[in-house]
Amino acid sequence: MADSESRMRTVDVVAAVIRDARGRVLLTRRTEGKDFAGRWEFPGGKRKRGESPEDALVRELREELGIEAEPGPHLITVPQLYPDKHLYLDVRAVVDWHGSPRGREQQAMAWVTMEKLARYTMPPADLPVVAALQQPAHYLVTPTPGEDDASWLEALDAALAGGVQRVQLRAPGLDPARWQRLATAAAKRCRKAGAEVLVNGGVELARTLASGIHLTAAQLLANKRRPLPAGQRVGASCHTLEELRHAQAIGCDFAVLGPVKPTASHPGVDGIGWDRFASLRKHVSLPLYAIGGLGPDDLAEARRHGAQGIAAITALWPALTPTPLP
Ligand SMILES: Nc1nc2c([nH]c(=O)n2[C@@H]2O[C@H](COP(=O)(O)OP(=O)(O)OP(=O)(O)O)[C@@H](O)[C@H]2O)c(=O)[nH]1
Repeated sequence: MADSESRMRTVDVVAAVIRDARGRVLLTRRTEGKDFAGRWEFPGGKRKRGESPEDALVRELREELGIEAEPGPHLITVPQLYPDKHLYLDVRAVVDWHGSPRGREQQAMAWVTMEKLARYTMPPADLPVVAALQQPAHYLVTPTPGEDDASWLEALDAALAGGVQRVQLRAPGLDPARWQRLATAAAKRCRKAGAEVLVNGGVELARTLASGIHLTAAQLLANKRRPLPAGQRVGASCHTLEELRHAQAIGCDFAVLGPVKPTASHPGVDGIGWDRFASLRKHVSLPLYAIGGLGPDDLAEARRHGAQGIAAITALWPALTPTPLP
């Protein structure tokens, strides 16, 4: 950590995703004199010394909006480095409250549908929160097929039936003609199941299939701009801060960061661990999937360290681990 960073204060903030019966989310606007004045945010505020996150949230929502709220499940905690502080933004869902919210501190308010959330300019720490609300928590990375393409496609079908909604088609070393045929069939199945599909590596194949692309770390650094237009997803694999910053600079939609734990697919490589994951996460506001020896059971811990979710081959591929998603 740079010396100036180590001297900065740490600020713990709790915020609420308050939803109405129509599923809209309540945003409030930061007032003049505050940092990020004019930007929209999730209502909430700083935790006082000795106060639990739940108590802080109840107090803040009472003070700011005049409602009595019941804090619901934890959504995500985003560690974020701001110019003057280390922020930990702990976000809870709130579906039960009494009273009618009004801006008691003269702040503007808006009930916003999920589709329109991204149109509201928010502080950097809120971008992973919005992604956690809108995008899948699990990212399946396919294993390289063995001899039999049919059983690989069957396993993909089973993963999709189990609830996977974002898939990276990856098969390093496979004969290109075979891969093109197989990826075409796989992309069709993903689309039919309503899942998003990204092709690892091949920009041309991604264009042919009209899908998204997942950049390897080397490809990421070689790209000076997004290889596909907005509307087609671009993801990237990252291991270092330089790669994460580059992914953010060229406008990737998300990145995959790891390995968090040691994995069978990369023997001899140590995991970076959750603390390192969170400290890298602080420097960018991209949605990040954690990868490396993780499965659906690690989702809550991943979210506590600022991850959008988990990416996995083994734990999400039914032929390897036959567990449906929670
Ligand atoms: N409440 C809230 N704060 C957020 C969000 N996102 C985000 O980056 N923050 C940051 O968290 C910090 C908490 O701000 P705050 O509103 O409680 O406090 P403040 O310093 O602006 O004013 P205050 O000292 O008068 O309470 C600010 O640095 C703010 O920019 C969010 O969605 N909600």
